[in-house]
Amino acid sequence: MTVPHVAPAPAVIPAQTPLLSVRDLNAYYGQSHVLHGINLHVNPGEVVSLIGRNGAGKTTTLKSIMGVHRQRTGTVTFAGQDVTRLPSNRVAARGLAWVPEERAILSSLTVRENLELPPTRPGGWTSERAYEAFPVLRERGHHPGSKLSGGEQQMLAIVRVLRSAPKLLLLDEPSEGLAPVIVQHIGRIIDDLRREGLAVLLVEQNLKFATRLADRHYVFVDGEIVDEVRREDVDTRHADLLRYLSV
Ligand SMILES: Nc1ncnc2c1ncn2[C@@H]1O[C@H](COP(=O)(O)OP(=O)(O)OP(=O)(O)O)[C@@H](O)[C@H]1O
Repeated sequence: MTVPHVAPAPAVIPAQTPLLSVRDLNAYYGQSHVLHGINLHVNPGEVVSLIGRNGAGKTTTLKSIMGVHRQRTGTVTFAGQDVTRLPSNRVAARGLAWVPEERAILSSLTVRENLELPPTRPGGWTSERAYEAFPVLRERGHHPGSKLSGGEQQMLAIVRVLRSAPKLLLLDEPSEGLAPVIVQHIGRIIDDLRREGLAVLLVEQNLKFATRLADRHYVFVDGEIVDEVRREDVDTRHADLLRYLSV
């Protein structure tokens, strides 16, 4: 007897669980209410940008996610766990790494000391990997952080946090004030990191840089997200994006 061929039941594809989820985030500086109900998410391995004019609330959003800015309400969920109430060092220990706009490096220590100070975790970047990615850091190994160019400081700030093998990297205006060739180099490193599965949440005013890298863009205006643009729609929405950023 021949057994009739029965097509296998279609696999149930579960909806992707975001790596980071921010729900109804409101933030304040004293009496000033600066974020108004921010909702956003980042999927595993995704590069997402926050774009908008100066003062729109992008940096405050990153600080609120990290738990550095505490005057806020709402929920931050990371890797399935509510991290809203955790102090920032414990948020970081869960796998979130933040490179602030002011590039937190230790200016009195040398490049090598800056690199070697943060403990490495399994899978985190070694100094050797950092030097391979940014050879100039090897050349500047004995220079104090204060003597580095803006681009070198940005490179150092990024590789320092990669020692902890984060799952999500928060970058605040990594291209700001840097020469185009350095911006391109940093862009290539972010591409490499994405290929290895690292998710990135990027604050940018440089639209060219942001649209080259990011899979999705959230547009901030006056403390609210007013639009979301996917990579495949960037060309048709380009004029809108420029308008959002123009002053
Ligand atoms: N320490 C602070 N005290 C009071 N108000 C602040 C403080 N930091 C930011 N703000 C205000 O909060 C609002 C959001 O600022 P935020 O820095 O988050 O914006 P942004 O989009 O990141 O802009 P930028 O690119 O200029 O950093 C702005 O109105 C800003 O003036």
